[in-house]
Amino acid sequence: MSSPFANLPTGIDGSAWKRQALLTPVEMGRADSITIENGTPGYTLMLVAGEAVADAVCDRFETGTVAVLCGPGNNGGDGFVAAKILASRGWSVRLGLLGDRTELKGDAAQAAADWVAASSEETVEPLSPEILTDATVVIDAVFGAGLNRDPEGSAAETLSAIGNRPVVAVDVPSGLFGANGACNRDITPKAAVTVTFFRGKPGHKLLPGRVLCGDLSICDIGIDTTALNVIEPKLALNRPDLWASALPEESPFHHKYSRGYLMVAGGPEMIGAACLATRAAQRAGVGMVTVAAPLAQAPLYRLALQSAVVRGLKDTRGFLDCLEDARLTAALIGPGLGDEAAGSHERVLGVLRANIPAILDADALSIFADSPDSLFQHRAAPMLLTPHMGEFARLFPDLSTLDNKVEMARRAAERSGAVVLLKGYDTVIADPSGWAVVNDSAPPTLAVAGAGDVLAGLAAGLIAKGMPVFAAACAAAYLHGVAADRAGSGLIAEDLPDLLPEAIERSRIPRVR
Ligand SMILES: NC(=O)C1=CN([C@@H]2O[C@H](COP(=O)(O)OP(=O)(O)OC[C@H]3O[C@@H](n4cnc5c(N)ncnc54)[C@H](OP(=O)(O)O)[C@@H]3O)[C@@H](O)[C@H]2O)[C@H](O)CC1
Ligand SMILES: [K+]
Repeated sequence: MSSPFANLPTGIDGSAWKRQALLTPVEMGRADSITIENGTPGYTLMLVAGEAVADAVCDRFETGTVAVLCGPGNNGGDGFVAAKILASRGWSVRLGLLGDRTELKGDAAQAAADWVAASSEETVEPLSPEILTDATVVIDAVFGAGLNRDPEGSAAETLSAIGNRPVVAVDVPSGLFGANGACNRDITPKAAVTVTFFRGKPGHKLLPGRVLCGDLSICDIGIDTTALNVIEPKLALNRPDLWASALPEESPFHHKYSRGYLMVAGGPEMIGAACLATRAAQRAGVGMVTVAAPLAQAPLYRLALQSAVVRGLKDTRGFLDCLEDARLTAALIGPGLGDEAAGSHERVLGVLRANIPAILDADALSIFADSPDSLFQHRAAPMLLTPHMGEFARLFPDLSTLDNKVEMARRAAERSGAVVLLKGYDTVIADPSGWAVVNDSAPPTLAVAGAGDVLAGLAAGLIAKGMPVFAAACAAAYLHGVAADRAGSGLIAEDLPDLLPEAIERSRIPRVR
């Protein structure tokens, strides 16, 4: 058997992957069980978890009245522990339980018994909106990793009555499915802070769940990290420590071609798209970009891009000849290609046959809506596809209806043999063997025309400089977000390329957020 994480994509650091892993509720359950088998009692974990929740309340809010909403499983158990600690710290506590206390089991039953024993009167009320009266803070411990259907009845009624009261959610806001971030937004509360344990879950980072979690606080409760070697989680949060060691280094012995030589296909109409992509690749540090442009538009490209070589090409034959330059290290096609232009299919297939890494974006994907397999069959070298959800649905209509964005990207990568970067506020990048990351660095202002062209150009630039494709795609998504954050409000895509060098340099020192 190979050692754990030995099959990670090239350029991805195994220790960082373990730090940044996102665990599904099932995987988290396994980590729990392994820790318990190794000698830590489950109740010890619950006591530490409940204390972390109580600390989160005390750190953020003035002492007051807390409503603790408890469910029938161990999430509720954490709530009982937190309630007891907060009462001992001077908080006035009201606790509501979904179901009957006598039906609680295991650690949750123990936590409830400890809470009752420490209280002088009957302090377990039925869960109802009444519990919320006078609350200055709400602890949501109704459902966590064990949620298996949408909340109904008094749970749904109480959760939706929380309104604008500040919420500290235990593990996840109740109603949010940890595996995929799905939730009924009419019921699931929006937390100020979500306290989770050991590692984050996909649902903390995927939409819509992510926006309901507030600040995510990941607490160490004593889960055995060696459990990760057994579980080998295949999803991680995109952070520089994953790929910083694979960022291309500069060398005094390079010349402009050996610093990366990228060909960018320029289309006849949306000239700005290929220009933005070219600029991003240049700012990623490639030594040379050739823009293969239609003859008529070549002067416009030349005016916009003094430092790129613009080849004015009469026809598709000229384009294919251009690809025969043996010095090329990658090619990008799609931004501004146009879905009507003659020869577009042949050009995309030419790029795929060229035996250099290919980056396909925008129209290069959409024009294969009727024959996606022909796109995948012609791949001669590593390939990166960078669709937004609309383009994805054209190429992978059956996958676009899955209820999990990570699975969509994974299955598309498996089918196409490409690395797939599925864009959005919660961009997912997957490789064909199932490794995937979720990116959370992009601000909402990145939803702007031209930003995708910059992302494709940045990824292409890093790949042209020799960065392995999956690592480069992860780096590009992250750095694109960092640059956008720097640009602030009023961002236009033209702002981004010039902000990339600083973002790249800062990420060379691994930073764990
Ligand atoms: N290492 C850790 O992360 C630790 C986590 N802890 C906490 O434990 C929970 C997970 O506990 P679990 O008991 O597995 O699950 P829940 O408490 O989330 O919920 C399970 C119970 O809820 C019922 N359920 C599920 N969905 C619904 C629903 N929509 N309506 C009503 N009831 C629902 C389910 O009942 P069934 O009818 O399906 O049988 C269960 O009774 C984790 O999130 C952490 O908070 C530990 O405390 C420490 C270690
Ligand atoms: K919860």
